Amino acid sequence: MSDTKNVTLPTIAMLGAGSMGRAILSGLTAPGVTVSGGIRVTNRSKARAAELAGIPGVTAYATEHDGDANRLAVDGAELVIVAVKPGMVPDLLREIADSLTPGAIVVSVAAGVTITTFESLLPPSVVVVRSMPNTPAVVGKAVTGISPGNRSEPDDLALVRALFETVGEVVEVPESQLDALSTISGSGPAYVFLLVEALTAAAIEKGFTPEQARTLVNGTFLGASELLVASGEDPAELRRRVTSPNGTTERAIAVLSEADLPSLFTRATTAALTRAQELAAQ
Ligand SMILES: NC(=O)C1=CN([C@@H]2O[C@H](COP(=O)(O)OP(=O)(O)OC[C@H]3O[C@@H](n4cnc5c(N)ncnc54)[C@H](OP(=O)(O)O)[C@@H]3O)[C@@H](O)[C@H]2O)C=CC1
Ligand SMILES: O=C(O)[C@@H]1CCC=N1
Repeated sequence: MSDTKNVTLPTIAMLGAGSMGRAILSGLTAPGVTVSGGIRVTNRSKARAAELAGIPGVTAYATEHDGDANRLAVDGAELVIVAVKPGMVPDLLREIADSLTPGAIVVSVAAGVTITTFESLLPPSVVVVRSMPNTPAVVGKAVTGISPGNRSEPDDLALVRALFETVGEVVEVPESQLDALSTISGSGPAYVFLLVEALTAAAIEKGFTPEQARTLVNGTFLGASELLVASGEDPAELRRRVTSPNGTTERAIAVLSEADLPSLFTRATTAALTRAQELAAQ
């Protein structure tokens, strides 16, 4: 979890409790966080709702059990987090529009879906803020981008910042940069896990047991990340210190450089950006 600090948030409705919704929920239910009025969470399946109902301070609703679940959850909520799949957002907004409390802040985490789409489907009495968190929220280490909507005041944005600070760091950007931010930090954990998978496979190929490989690789990623952050040094300089002239690392880096990683990551993030634009057009 992030460093415990006391924060009080108003009544929250979280619509959608999948990977991202539950990651945010872990911050909202952490020590030091008080949600006055409680947290209402909705999900499609009854099984997931039953699991969530066991969390202190959480009231869970299943849409497959109660067709009014989302409307009930948002009624009286001051912060409404929309955490369903992007393609489901328009129908969900139409469903809840008349049940929202005037002055409520609707916070989107949906990739691609624009503030204009939200504002066009919701009454003018509510405020929209768009965000892009990431799954390290589960351990209080998220990086979340937030962008103000056309009707949001500085106090609204400050409240959304406080919401996401329960799960990590927050960066404010204009909406025009939020899809780009998503290709870096929203999707970024997946890139890191892909590298972990590949290095683990190489360790097993070298004869280590899966458990040993996990210890070696996970420890190396954690140690290198902490060194990077704690030292504040340039990653290229830290890499240089590992790479003894004419040593073993130099040979490995020469092979990895054949892949032209900067160009590969530019292409990968551009592909993600294109997909965000497709989601916006849905
Ligand atoms: N995963 C990530 O790393 C990130 C995701 N996001 C965004 O978060 C959103 C959710 O993604 P993610 O959590 O990965 O997706 P999931 O599929 O894991 O979660 C979506 C959840 O919505 C529930 N759901 C479906 N229909 C409804 C409904 N009508 N009302 C309420 N809940 C419903 C689903 O229930 P059930 O499972 O029972 O069908 C499911 O739990 C997306 O918009 C995505 O772009 C943003 C940043 C990062
Ligand atoms: O893959 C996705 O669409 C979401 C948004 C960023 C991370 N996961």
